[in-house]
Formats: sequence, C-alpha cells, structure tokens
Amino acid sequence: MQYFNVMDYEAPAQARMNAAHWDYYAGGSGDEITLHANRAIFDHIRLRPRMLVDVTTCDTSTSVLGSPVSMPILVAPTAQHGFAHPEGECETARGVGQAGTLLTASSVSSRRLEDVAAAASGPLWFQLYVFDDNTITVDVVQRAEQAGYKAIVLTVDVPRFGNRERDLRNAFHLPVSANFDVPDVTKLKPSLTWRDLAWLKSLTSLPILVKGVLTGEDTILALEHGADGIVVSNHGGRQLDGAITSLEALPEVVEASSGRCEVYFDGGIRRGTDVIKALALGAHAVLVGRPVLWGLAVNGQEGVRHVLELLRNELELAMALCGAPTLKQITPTLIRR
Ligand SMILES: Cc1cc2nc3c(=O)[nH]c(=O)nc-3n(C[C@H](O)[C@H](O)[C@H](O)COP(=O)(O)O)c2cc1C
Ligand SMILES: CCCCC(=O)C(=O)O
Repeated sequence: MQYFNVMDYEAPAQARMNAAHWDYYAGGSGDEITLHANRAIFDHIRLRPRMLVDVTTCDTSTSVLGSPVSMPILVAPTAQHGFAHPEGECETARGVGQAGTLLTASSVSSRRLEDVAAAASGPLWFQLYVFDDNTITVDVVQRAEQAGYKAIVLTVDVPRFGNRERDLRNAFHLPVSANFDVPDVTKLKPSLTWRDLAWLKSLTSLPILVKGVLTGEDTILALEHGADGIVVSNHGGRQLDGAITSLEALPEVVEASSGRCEVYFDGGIRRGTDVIKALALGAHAVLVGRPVLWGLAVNGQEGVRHVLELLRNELELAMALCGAPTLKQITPTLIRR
C-alpha cells in the first residue's frame, strides 16, 4: 500500500481498529452536518494564484507563541491515542517530533503528560478540560508547566458532552484518563465562564489559548479576560451540530482580534491547499486532528511523521503555485472575494 495523501490513511486505519473505537474517532454529533461541512466548505473557497514569482525555495518554517516549528501545521488535541497504538500519545509525540512540529496533548489521554513530554523532541502544548473539582485543574496545570509544556489550551466548547450517536449505538464510554483520577471524563464543569480564565491565569505563568471560539464577540471576551491566543474550532463537528464551520468563522475572529493575538484554526484540514486557504484568511497556523490518528493507527510514529510530511509537502507546493514563497506572502488577496 502506498500513501499519496492523508486520506489514503483513513481506510487502512479503520481496518486496523476496533469498530467502536473507530466510530469514536471518526464521528460527529447529531446528523454530522457540521462534521461534513467542515470539509465541504474548503471546496467553495478558491485561490487567486500569482505568476512569475521566484519560488525556487518556499519556506514553511515559523514559530507559534515563540516556539519554532517546521511548518504552520500543528497537531490538535485528541483523546485516547491508545485506541490507535499501544504506545499511545508517546508514539504520537515521537512522530510529531520527527516532523519538526508541535503536539497539543489532550487532557483525556492514554498516557501521562509526563511520559508524553519524555517521548517528545518538539514543543508541546497541554489541552485543559476543567472539572468541578478545582484541585484537579490546579494539579494538572502545575504538572504540565513542570514537565515543560509551552502553553495551556483551554477548551471552551464542551460545557456538556455533545450528542455522539455513534457512541450511543455502540454503548461506547470513554475510559478514564491517565492524567487524573476522574471516573467519568465527560462530566465537565458546566458552570465554567470567562471569569474562570482569570483564575486559570493565576495558576500558571504559561500562555493560555482558548480553543473553540466561533464568533467575534467571544474573541473580544477572550482577549478581555486575558487569553494569549485563540483556536477557531467547532471541535471537529463533535459538539454543536449545525454550528458554523471553522473556516466561515475565521474571518470574523481574525477581525475581532485585530492583531492582538495569534489566531489558530482547526477543522477539516486534509490538504496543503486547505492550509493555505486558512492562512490566507488570517490563521497563524492550523491544527490537524483525525489524520494524525490515522497515521498513528496504520504505522505508529512513522505514520504520524508521514501524514505531517505529506501536508507539509502539499503546502510547500501550494505556496509555489500561488507565487507565495514565504508565509508572510499568504494574505487575503489569495482568496477570491
Ligand atoms: C477522536 C477525537 C478526540 C478529540 N479529543 C479532544 C480533546 O480531548 N480535547 C479537545 O480540545 N479537542 C478534542 N478533539 C477536537 C480536536 O482537537 C479538533 O478540534 C478537531 O478534531 C479538528 O478537526 P479534524 O479532526 O477535522 O482535523 C477531538 C477530536 C477527535 C476526532
Ligand atoms: C470530555 C471530552 C473528551 C474528548 C473529546 O474532546 C472528544 O471526544 O471530542
């Protein structure tokens, strides 16, 4: 089997995995309208390439909140990598490091955050879920800081767990996380509000990104409450079905942020041309979720590395064909109005 693009990893990954675990990875909420729309929206955005620009070398390297990375393509937090590989997130971290980019480790993990850090060679961010018991949050944030994670990514789009009907049909329940002792990880703190962001900031000196913002209004609130970055995301279509796609939300978030913080993007990135479209609309970098899990399931760290390399190579080619050999040259003028 040869893998010419990241989609080539999808069916082989499914073939290797337990069916209920696969459905958990693949699925969205409700009718999966937002899940599918996240992909479909990219087909409606067309590029305006420029010609006769010297594209002998196209440079994809950048930095994210100060950490250098080989490309503006990072790994989104996804739960329970143990479903895809016996080494779980440690294996993922090795592959991500080989690709020279950054892994966001999920709170809900098969491996402890310290073990993931020990396996990593590149920068890490820690994704935070907040439970009712504040001592869990205090503990895990301090551990992440001590283990060398470079930022906390607070996920704000799960006041309650989404309606994942595939999981209901499979009678699937998420196992406990290796990171903390919470019997049911889907019981998050529903009373969490913007005010808690200030409390969170008091716990750590790390920058805090807010993940799951889809409006300009919430962008302004996030910045007012001290967020150091925003991740535009609808959680891969797994929370509010019918929510706006991340790509549709991106321009208003970028506008509301008015250059005050880095704006990141996730949802439906499968091609280098998807990456260039998100960057042209103002994302500083994108995060990729499911494709990394496919690479992990098929071929462990090598699969993770290859999925990321495929995306990097496609982005590099797209930059050349758009006449934008540096990331700085990827601007809104690349998109048809
Ligand atoms: C299996 C799976 C588990 C996820 N777990 C988390 C998580 O623990 N924390 C979080 O903030 N987002 C989680 N997400 C959402 C991703 O971070 C990301 O927003 C989404 O997957 C991006 O879309 P993509 O899969 O189309 O690239 C998860 C997504 C998937 C598919
Ligand atoms: C409490 C949520 C756990 C993982 C997650 O974010 C997801 O399945 O989308």
